[in-house]
Amino acid sequence: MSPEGADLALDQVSKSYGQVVALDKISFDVKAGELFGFVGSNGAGKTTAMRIALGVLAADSGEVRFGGAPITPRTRSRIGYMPEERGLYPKMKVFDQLAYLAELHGLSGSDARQRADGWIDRLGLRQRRLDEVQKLSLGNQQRVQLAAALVHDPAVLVLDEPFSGLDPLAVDVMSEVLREKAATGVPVVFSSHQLDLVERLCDRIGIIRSGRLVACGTVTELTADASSQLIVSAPRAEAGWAKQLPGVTVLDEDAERTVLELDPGVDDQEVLRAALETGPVREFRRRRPTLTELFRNVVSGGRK
Ligand SMILES: Nc1ncnc2c1ncn2[C@@H]1O[C@H](COP(=O)(O)OP(=O)(O)OP(=O)(O)O)[C@@H](O)[C@H]1O
Repeated sequence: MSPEGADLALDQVSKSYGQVVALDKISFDVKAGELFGFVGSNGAGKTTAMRIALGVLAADSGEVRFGGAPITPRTRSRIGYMPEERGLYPKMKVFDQLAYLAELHGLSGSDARQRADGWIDRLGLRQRRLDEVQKLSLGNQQRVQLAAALVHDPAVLVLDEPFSGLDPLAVDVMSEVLREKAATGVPVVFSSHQLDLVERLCDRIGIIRSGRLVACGTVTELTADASSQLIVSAPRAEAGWAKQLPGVTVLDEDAERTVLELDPGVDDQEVLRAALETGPVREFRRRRPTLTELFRNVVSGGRK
């Protein structure tokens, strides 16, 4: 029985390259059936963490587990990996490449060819089936790379920036395939700088900064936690009505609405009382930051 339906976990993983600490005791898990987005600035440590998860790079300390047990060569072969430096054979034809990779993973010749063709169709590569990989556009090469990660029906998917450089249609296809794969009980983790996409697609998100995981959770959890902005509509209030409130910064103000940022510990009900003193209050609600705003806040050191 394959270990499908198992979690992938990184536990206290550290890695340095000489003086550079790339990962500093990083821990997170990707649950079976979950789509996990891994985000962070350039050089934050995403590729290093993914390469360690895959086992192509050794950690200095810590452990990677799959289904609760340390990764072995056998479980490693059940991981589908899409590296950042796309690792295809440039002169091989798309179909031959995929069938070859499937055979390398132990499939029989006919199964391998069938799988290769299945993914070629699924990823819209039928017209390119007999083209050399090096002659494909970058986006199509990426589709082949995804097919290569999937052709052996992996039990875990680890993808390094799979969306970079894709056109909107290819983004849709990639998103659908990842969702479908997760729905079969496979943990799927991918890194990306496209935060709107990550926000839309992922069940949970990990934000890494300088080799440390500084936030992890669902978008709702992360943004609720960071939600310190208020939107207030008090139509009879005079301009600047909120300026003197202690611990409150006016971010934006027009005739309709005022957007306020509250310092930690400030009671929003105090703000409501102040607003009511100006007349009727038509709208009063917390504004959740987008993932992009949260990310900026977290990586610029606003929050540990
Ligand atoms: N082979 C290496 N030798 C020395 N330093 C390295 C090596 N690989 C990575 N690093 C360093 O480790 C840190 C983490 O790099 P990593 O590639 O994991 O970041 P990343 O989050 O994937 O970045 P990006 O978003 O730019 O792809 C960086 O400071 C990088 O310069």
